[in-house]
This record gives sequence, C-alpha cells and structure tokens, in this order.
Amino acid sequence: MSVRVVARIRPLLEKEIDRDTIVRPASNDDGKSSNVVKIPNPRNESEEFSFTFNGVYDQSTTQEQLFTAEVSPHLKSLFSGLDVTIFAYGVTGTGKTHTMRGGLKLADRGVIPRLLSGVFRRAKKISKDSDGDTTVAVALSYYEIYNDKVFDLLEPVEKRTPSGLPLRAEANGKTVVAGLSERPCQDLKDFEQLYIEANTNRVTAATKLNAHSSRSHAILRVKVTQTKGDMIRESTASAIDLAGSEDNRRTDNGKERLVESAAINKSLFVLSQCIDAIARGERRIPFRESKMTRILSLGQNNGITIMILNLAPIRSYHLDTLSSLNVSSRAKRIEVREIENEIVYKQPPRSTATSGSSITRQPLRPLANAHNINTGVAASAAGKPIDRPAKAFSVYTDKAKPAPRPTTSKHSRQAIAEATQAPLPIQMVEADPLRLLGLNQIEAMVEKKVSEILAARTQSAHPPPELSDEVKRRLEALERRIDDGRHDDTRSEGLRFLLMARQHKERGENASALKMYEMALPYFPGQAKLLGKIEKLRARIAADRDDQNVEATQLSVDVLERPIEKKTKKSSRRREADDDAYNGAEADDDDDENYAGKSKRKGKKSKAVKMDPELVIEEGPVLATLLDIVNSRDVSMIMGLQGLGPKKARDLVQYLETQGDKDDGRVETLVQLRSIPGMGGRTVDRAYEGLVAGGVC
Ligand SMILES: Nc1ncnc2c1ncn2[C@@H]1O[C@H](COP(=O)(O)OP(=O)(O)OP(=O)(O)O)[C@@H](O)[C@H]1O
Repeated sequence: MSVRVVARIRPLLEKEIDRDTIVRPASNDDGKSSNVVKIPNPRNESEEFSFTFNGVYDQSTTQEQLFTAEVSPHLKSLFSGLDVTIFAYGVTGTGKTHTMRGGLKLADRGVIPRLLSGVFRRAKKISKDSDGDTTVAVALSYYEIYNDKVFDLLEPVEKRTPSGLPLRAEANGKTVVAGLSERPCQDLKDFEQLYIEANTNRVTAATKLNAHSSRSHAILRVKVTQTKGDMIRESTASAIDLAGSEDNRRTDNGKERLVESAAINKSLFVLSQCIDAIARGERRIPFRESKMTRILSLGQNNGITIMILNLAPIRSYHLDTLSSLNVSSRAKRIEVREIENEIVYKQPPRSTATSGSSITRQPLRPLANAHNINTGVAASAAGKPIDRPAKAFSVYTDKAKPAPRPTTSKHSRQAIAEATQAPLPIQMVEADPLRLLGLNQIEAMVEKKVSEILAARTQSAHPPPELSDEVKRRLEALERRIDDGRHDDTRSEGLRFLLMARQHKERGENASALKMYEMALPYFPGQAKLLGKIEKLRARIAADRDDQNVEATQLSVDVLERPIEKKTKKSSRRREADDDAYNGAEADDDDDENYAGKSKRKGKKSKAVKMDPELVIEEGPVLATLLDIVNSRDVSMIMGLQGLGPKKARDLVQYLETQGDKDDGRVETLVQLRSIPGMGGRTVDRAYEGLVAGGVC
C-alpha cells in the first residue's frame, strides 16, 4: 500500500483576511469527495494548479472528523500487529501541532490524545471479549529531535547530555533510539499526566510567523503489547509532529534561531530528497543524512503510514505552500509493505540440570532471525496449527565453527557448483553435500564464492564518480576538523554543512550543494568567502537553466510543466546562449582551487558574466541604486533596468508584495535579490552592469 497523504487547510487566524485566501479544496471528477487542492500559479494568477491527495479537509473540519476519517480505521490494524505511523508535515504556522496535539478542551483534542483514547478503549474490549485471556499493556516513549540531536522528553532536562541519544539500527531493519526511556501507561489519565509534563520539556520558541512555534520534531511512540498465554504480539503507533520549515527572511530570526532553523530546514530538505529518490525508484535514498529521516524511514518501515499535510490558506505562504504541495504529492507514490510484526513466544523455564560451577558456559547467540522465524499469523489464518519455535536461543561452541546447514537456496547451490567447477546435481546437494565434501571445505568455498559474487555485483553497479586525490584529501581534512572536538557543537554543525556541500558539489549536484552552503551560512554569518561561493553556485545554476525557470524557488517541474512547455523553442535558443556563458564562467571559477590554495584554472573569460562575484557583497552607489529601484516596487522604474522586461518587472513586484509591506519586505542585499524567483544571477548582473554603464558609480 502507498503512503496515505491527506491535506488539511487551516482556518484563517485572527489577523488574516479573507481576500488573501488563495488555497481552496475542490472535488475530483466524480464530484463526491473533496480530494483536490487548488492554488494559483504565482507567475500567472489566472492559471491554477491542482494537486490530488487521498483526502482533503477544509477549514471547517473538526478534530473529531479528521480523527474518525483518517486515524480511527487503523486502530484495528494496530491491534492485529501492524505498526502505524502518522506524521504532520507543513510550513511553520500551518497547524501541525494543532492537528497532532490540539487544545485542552475535549472538542479541540488532536490526533494524539484521541489515538490513546482509542487504544485504551480497544484494549479493554479485547481483554473483555477474551474473558481476560488476553492482556494488553501500553507503554509510551516520547522524544524530540532538536538541532539533529535526540532528547528523551520523559526524562528531566537536567539529565540530557549535549550530544543527545544515539540511534541504532536493529536486525529487523528498524531504527531505534538507544537508551530511550519507556513508561507504562495504564489509562488516559496516566497518559495525560505524562504527556503534559513531557511537553513542557519540548523546545518551543516564538518566531515572528508563529508565536508558539515548535523548534523540534516530536515523536511519540505508543507500544501495544498483547499477551495471550505464552504468545506475545507487539506493535507500535508513532505520532510525529514535525517542526515546520521557515523562510528566515520572513521570521526575523536571531542567530540561535537561525541555527535551529537551519537544522529544521536541513532535515526537511533531506526528507524531500528521500521522497524524491524513492518516488524516482533510485537505489540510494539519503535517509542517513538526518536523524529525522532515519527515524521516519519512509518506505522502509512496514505497516501503515499516514502523512497529514497542513496548509495555511493565505497568500503570504504562497511559494512555501506550493513547495510542500509538491513534496507531499510525490510522497503518495511511496509504497509501504504492510507486514505484521511477528508473534514472539515466552521462554519456558530452563532446566537447571546442567548448571554447576565446573561447567564452562557457552555464549548465547540468537538463532538467525529468531523472532522472525514464526509466521504464525499466516499459518493460523490458513487454519493450520501454529508452529512454535522450539527455543529462541541456541548454544554454540566457540571452538569449531558450526557447519553450515545444507541450504537449498538457489544462490548457494550455484555458489557451491561454481566453486567446485563441477555442477552438482541439485538433488545431491539437497540430499547430503557433506558426503561429497568436508564441512570446512564447503564453508570456505561458499564464503569465497559469495564474496566474489558480491564483489562482482558491487563493481558492476554504477560506481559513484571517482573523486580526485586532492579533493579526497580536502574532504578528509574537513572531516577531521569536524571530529577533532576543537570546535563547539554549533561550529561543527556548520562545518558539517560545508562538508556536505562540497560532497554534493563534487558529484555535480549543484542545487543540493547550494542548499547546503546556504544552510551553513547562519553558522558563519557574513563570511565573505562563503557568500562568494553561494553567489557563484547560484550564477552557475542560473546559467545552466532558462532564466525564466522558477526552479530556483524549488517549485518542481511538474507544477510548472505547462508554462515551460509553451516556450520550449525560445528557451532552447536562450539556453544555448546561457551554456556559453556558463562555460566561460566555469573556466573562471576559482572556488575549488582557492580552497586548496592552488592556482586558478585558466580558460576563456565569459562575456556574459562580467561582474566580479566578490563585489556582490560590497556596499556602494550602484548596489544602493539597484536596491532602491527594486524596493520602489514601481513596475515602470524596474522596467528601466537593463535586462528586465515588463513581465519580469511585474513578476518581481508581485513577489515583493507577497513578502509584506515595503519596510518589512525590503531587499537588502544582492544575495536576497538573486534568490527571488526569476531573478537568476544573469538578470541581476545585467541590471547591475546597466547601471555601471549608465554612470551610477
Ligand atoms: N484547524 C485549526 N483550527 C483552528 N485553529 C488552528 C487550526 N490549525 C491551526 N490553528 C491555529 O494556527 C496557529 C498555528 O498552528 P500550529 O502552532 O499548530 O502550527 P504548526 O504548524 O505546528 O507551527 P510550527 O511548525 O511553528 O510549530 C495556532 O494558533 C493554532 O491554534
């Protein structure tokens, strides 16, 4: 089954006005259910984009309606052994916490308290229906991921270590938080007490956009353990309130908040990359690049996953809303395997006959896949008696390695046959290969062959582009700087972003590299070299694309399909010109060499990109004039700038209008100006050069 993605549009808040509403729900073709979100194209308001979801809930939807429709039906699955994950996703201030936690009044309670209420009710019913044969225990864990570190919310804040709790991958593929506490929870009252107490430990700080903004991802795990005789079934419901992405230009965040914000934005960026990679069927999913994505393990976790996309209906969120609509509409394509957790059997008490001080104990090792051995659910469903594993642990001697059981798997048979270079009749291998070869011989051969096959496979897979020794050396040096402990946590985090940026850049992933450099910026505010890198990458990306392409705002291609298609011919001509400019600029790029302290690469100079990128952060009359013209929001004045036609000028003014009033939404730097949709590096350069040529300096 795919991830179920539903959208919820929140009502207008006190200061928001109806005429700013731009997001609306619509019905699909059958006209019955509302499962479409409509939003205007920011570049052409007469055109609307439609996004289809599994369900869309409008402003009037109550907490109860949402829970009854989207969460309640999965309680049954939870008790039949499936894990259920519900997570809220969206920009800051769109209603994630309201949806997941809700208010204190009964009607305002969100998904989490209602989920617990449903769990206790069902547990009672199961116990009653089985005349007490089945008992159900509920236990809670609650933790947050703050600045990419995991903290237990059920433990007092004083107990936290600066590095937080580590993550561990379990044999069954699940990622767990090592050392996380778990509290038994008898009833709703118990839960409320724990939950309210824990929430006071959660890091929440006010941002300009949302007075009670959550600055961390909060994850509540509800473990349900059903015991009947010696059978134990465990399943987990996870309710996740993700922190919201935010545009720091809109939030006036201070330095500490910028760092938090960078960590939040980074993890959400990684999440969107994971979603993209899964949707495209790629082999490498970048889960490991953030703790949140490791824990969420989208598409890796078995069970049921529901994503609630929270949306604000108003214009000031326009581009952010489009971006999250894009990410979540791709999440619909993620397939999740619905596999029930296995039943585990309690151990019968061990015989003490072999105990005694003279006996050397052998280490206990779990049988391979011990708790996955029994597929009792399937067996019982088929009406067969449930096979029980004889024991969950086996004793092995350390001296002689156990002989591998003759295996009937195709690969092993092939491996043995290939290893002996004489194809063995299948029946013989299955009957008794030990009669043909010694145990150790077989084991050595199988091991050798399997490693050969694996090595061959690894080599035949597309190897990542080989990094030059020089680049490797620099990356290693950067990693050492991060790990040598001389930097405080915050600085290390910044260096980590730089490291990731360089890795992306070396792989030719310029957009991701740019994002990472931008995320490093709050850690090194005003750092000229870093700003220069950002500028150059922006120019490079812009030159590599059509000037008009709004991709710089991270709108995905599928949203912009129509407008882009219309101007394909014109675009390709322009792109050729841009490519020339790009190649010239590339030859001029001193980025890597400067870093390594080497001389610049020589190449043809670009005519199109004349401006020295380092100039862009300087103050001066040209810059001041350019920004004054832009901030005038006067289309006729802006049109007077070189390279800005009426359409670009209108788009720019329209965009600035979405950023608030003239004082609040002022563009202060060229970096900001270049980040505006449609204002790629070349456009800004031309405008700047036009002013220089006109004598403004
Ligand atoms: N469905 C709704 N009905 C009424 N009020 C709502 C609804 N959704 C959100 N709100 C209100 O909108 C404001 C922002 O909501 P909330 O704090 O839940 O946003 P958020 O997405 O969790 O933000 P952040 O990511 O910053 O924590 C709050 O005042 C909340 O009460």
